[in-house]
Amino acid sequence: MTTDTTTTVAPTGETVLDARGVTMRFGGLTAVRDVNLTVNSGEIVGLIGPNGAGKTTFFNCLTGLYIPTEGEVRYKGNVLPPKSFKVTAAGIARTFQNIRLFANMTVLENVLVGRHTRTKEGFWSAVLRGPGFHKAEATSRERAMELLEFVGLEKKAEHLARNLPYGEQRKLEIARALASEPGLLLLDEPTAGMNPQETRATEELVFAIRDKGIAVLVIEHDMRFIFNLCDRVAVLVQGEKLVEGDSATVQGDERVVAAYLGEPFENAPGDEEVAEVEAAEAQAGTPTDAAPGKENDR
Ligand SMILES: Nc1ncnc2c1ncn2[C@@H]1O[C@H](COP(=O)(O)OP(=O)(O)OP(=O)(O)O)[C@@H](O)[C@H]1O
Repeated sequence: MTTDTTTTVAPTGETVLDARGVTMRFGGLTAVRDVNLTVNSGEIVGLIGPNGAGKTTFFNCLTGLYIPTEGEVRYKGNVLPPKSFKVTAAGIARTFQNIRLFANMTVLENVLVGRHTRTKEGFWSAVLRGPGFHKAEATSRERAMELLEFVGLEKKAEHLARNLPYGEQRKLEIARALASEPGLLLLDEPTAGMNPQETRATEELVFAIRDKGIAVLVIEHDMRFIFNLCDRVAVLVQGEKLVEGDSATVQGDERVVAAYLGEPFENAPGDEEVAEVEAAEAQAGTPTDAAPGKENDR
C-alpha cells in the first residue's frame, strides 16, 4: 500500500460534514425526517437501520442526487451545491449499494474516470493532445496506479472491470471514489455479498483510508463490521434518527434491538402484561401462535 496520494487533510476534530434538519419527502412519504448528523475529521461514522429506514435516501441528500425537502448540508463549513458532480468536486465521494462501474473499461481506466474532477486540462488540450495533456495524463496514471496499489488491485490494472470477482469490483469502486481526492468518503453497503475474509479486508481498507486523513461515513447491515469499525454509530428508524453514540452505547440500547425486531420501542408491554395476555388466551382456549393478525402487530 502506498500512502502518498494527495488528499485534503482536515485538522483533527474539524467538522467535515454537518447535516442539519435534513428531511426528504416523496409525495406523501417522508423517507428522512429532520436528521442531524456530523462527521469530524479522523472519524469513521456508521449509519445503520432496518430495511427502508431511509439510509440511502439520506446519502443521496448528502451527495446532491436529491435536493432535501428541508434542511441544509455543509461540507467544511460551506453549503453543498445541489449537483452531484459539484459535490464530488467539493470533496465528497461515494460508492453505491449496487456497483456502478464501467464494465467494459479496464480497471485503470475506471480509476482515471474518477480523477476527472481533479484534472485541470480542458477539452481542447485533450483533443489536440499537446504537451500539457500528455503531462497531465502521465500524472493521472501515476496517481491511479498508486490507488490501485492501495486497494490491492495493481496487478489487475489492464483487466476489464467486468471480469473482476465481486469483492474486487467493490474495491475498484472505492479506488475510483478515492481518485477524486475526497475529504469525506461515503460507503453504501461496502461488504454486501462479500465472504468473511473479504469483509475483514474491507475493514482494514477503511481503517487505512481513515489513516490517510479521509473521514468516512458508512452504511452497512453487517453489525460486526460496523461495531468493529466505527467511532460513532447513528441509527435511523422510519426516517428518524433514533440513537447515536459509540458502539457500546448503541449495542446496549433496547430501542435499537426493538427496532430491528420490528417491535414497538415506546410504551412496549412489559413481561407482566405479556404473561397476563397469554394466561387470558390460554383460558379462552385460543392457540397463541394462530392468533389472527398476530404477524401484523409488529
Ligand atoms: N425515489 C424514491 N421515490 C419514492 N420513494 C422512495 C424513493 N427512494 C426511496 N424511497 C422510499 O423511501 C424509503 C427509504 O428508502 P431507502 O432506500 O432510503 O432506505 P434504506 O434504509 O436505504 O433501505 P435498505 O437498507 O433496504 O437499502 C422507502 O420507503 C423507499 O421505498
